[in-house]
Amino acid sequence: MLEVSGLNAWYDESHVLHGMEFEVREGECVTLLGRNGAGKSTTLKSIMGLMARRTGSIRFRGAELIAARPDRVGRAGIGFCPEDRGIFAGLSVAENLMLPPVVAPGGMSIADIHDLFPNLAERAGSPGTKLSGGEQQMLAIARILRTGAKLLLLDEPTEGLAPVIVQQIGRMILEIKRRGFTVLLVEQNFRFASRLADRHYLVEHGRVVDMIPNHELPARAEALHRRLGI
Ligand SMILES: Nc1ncnc2c1ncn2[C@@H]1O[C@H](COP(=O)(O)OP(=O)(O)OP(=O)(O)O)[C@@H](O)[C@H]1O
Repeated sequence: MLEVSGLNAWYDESHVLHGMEFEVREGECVTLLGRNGAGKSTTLKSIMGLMARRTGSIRFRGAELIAARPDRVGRAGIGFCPEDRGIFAGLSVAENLMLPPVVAPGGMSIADIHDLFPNLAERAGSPGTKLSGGEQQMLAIARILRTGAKLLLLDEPTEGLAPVIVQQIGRMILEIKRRGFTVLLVEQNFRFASRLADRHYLVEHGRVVDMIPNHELPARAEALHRRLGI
């Protein structure tokens, strides 16, 4: 579904991605694991067309997106949930939900979304900023399920959240996957990632250095912990 190869990206003169290579197949949940600053968020931003300078290839369902602007990437069917969650403070939960344009048929209805995220139904009239961190994260994910995007890029959805909320988010991501969405997840929470993902790519210094199928994770956990510095 998504094939990234030879991906390089720069912030001005600073070269941060050095030939990223990985793929995500339809229906999979795949993680990018790595230390702070390894280049995981920059990889998602590059896919979304948000890095001004990038080279290489990003193919999505056969179409080349390396030079595509964010609106075209969105219309191709890729939804992005950034690390800061991007909830609009002045808008209610319901308004935030309706904000991203529908890009393709097959997105979830508001009724389905409320079914999956009951908290959001209860808080439909509340302003975005009155939500807890966990509710904001759920809203940020819910918002892209409506659009018809089929590949979801989630940047550290568990960051700063209490363990019980992390578990809830995990159950939701599994349900989303069960409903046919494909997920590319950036995570530092190794244990969380292992409950959801089919495969993991280890990112170091702007490149993929290893691919670990989830079933091999227990045997390799110790070495991975060392490499991730956790
Ligand atoms: N806006 C920016 N301008 C300049 N350099 C940046 C910017 N954002 C990130 N960087 C640098 O790019 C490199 C990769 O950062 P990136 O955010 O992609 O890492 P990451 O693996 O997602 O880690 P983190 O979990 O800290 O976000 C780091 O060296 C970082 O300092």
